[in-house]
Amino acid sequence: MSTTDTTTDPDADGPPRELLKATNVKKHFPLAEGLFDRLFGESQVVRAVDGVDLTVRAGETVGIVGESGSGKSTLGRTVSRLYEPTDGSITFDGEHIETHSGRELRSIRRRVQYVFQDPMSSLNPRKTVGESVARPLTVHDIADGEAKWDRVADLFEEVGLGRSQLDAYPHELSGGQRQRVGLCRALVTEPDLVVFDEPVSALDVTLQAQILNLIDRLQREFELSYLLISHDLNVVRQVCDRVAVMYAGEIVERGTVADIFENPKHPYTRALLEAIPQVEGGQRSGRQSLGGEPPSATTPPSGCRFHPRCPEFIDGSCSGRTPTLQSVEGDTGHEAACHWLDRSEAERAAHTPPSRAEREVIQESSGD
Ligand SMILES: Nc1ncnc2c1ncn2[C@@H]1O[C@H](COP(=O)(O)OP(=O)(O)OP(=O)(O)O)[C@@H](O)[C@H]1O
Repeated sequence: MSTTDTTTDPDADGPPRELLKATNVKKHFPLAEGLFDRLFGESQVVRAVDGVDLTVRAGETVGIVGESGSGKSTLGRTVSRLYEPTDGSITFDGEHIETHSGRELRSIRRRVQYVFQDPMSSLNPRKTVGESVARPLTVHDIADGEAKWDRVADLFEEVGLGRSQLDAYPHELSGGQRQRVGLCRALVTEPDLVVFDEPVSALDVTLQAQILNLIDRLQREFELSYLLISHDLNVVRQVCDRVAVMYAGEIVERGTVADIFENPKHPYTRALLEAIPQVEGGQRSGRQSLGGEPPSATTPPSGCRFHPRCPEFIDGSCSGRTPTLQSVEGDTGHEAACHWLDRSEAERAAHTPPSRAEREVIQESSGD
């Protein structure tokens, strides 16, 4: 889904404009308090997103990858303002939206749409899919009566559904058809940005390809920008221009698809790539899991949050290939991704490196 076309950008000589820009965004969830917390006044939080910078430019597709629980969905929901951020700044088309509420927030919701993994969760089972797709047109006061239904019917045809399916109920449609309805519902308000949360993970490989091709065509046709959340690196490689790799609420590496897939710098990115299942004859081989467990989102490790599982972290330091963080913004940039190396000796000593036995398990599972 590459786009080098800058003709829609007012500053056609420069890079496409920044549509969405998140800076140091955090989303922490309070943990249910137990008796101890109530008595001693200590409350813990889940640091689902913990200081993330992210930019999506007009016309591009940015992917967010990472294991389950790394914070991808929470990040997507926070930057699209389904969630209120705990901290940080979010601008959309130059306007600060991090504290928007009421009418201002509704206006942003019209321009930023979220497509859920399971379209059933966003479709009312008691309403026809046509009614569900038409609803945002009423909510946002965009169209009514015949004009509303014409618009919905046109969109159904655009995504390969028949007009006859307007009257179907969600349970009467296949998974692929429901995902197409989900796309219609997202596109009906003519958004600028669509956030896809695992858009094809519930579909088989053939259907995945059809939906991804459709998403690609719609992007060009409607001049859309996409943020695509997926644990599936095959999907991300296929459709994204740039990729951010998330681990334990942070982005550990980012770059173009070529940077990430051909020259990954961070050991976590390398481990993720080694765990990609291969597709042969339309069938996927089983996914290998990374060694070790993701850390607690309540008390994440200090320094590089990956270091307790990192095959390159041995005896308090990285074993050679020092990773660098690649900047999305194109300054080839160079903050050390392994923040652990920036820590003082005392801080490192306070943290127990993985035992020899743990290292062997990690190395075995990463194929080193
Ligand atoms: N509403 C919530 N309340 C408390 N904790 C939450 C909430 N939503 C998410 N979390 C926690 O935040 C962390 C990140 O979750 P999130 O769903 O964003 O990760 P993810 O990478 O999208 O994972 P998955 O692919 O499994 O959806 C997890 O530890 C999760 O349990």
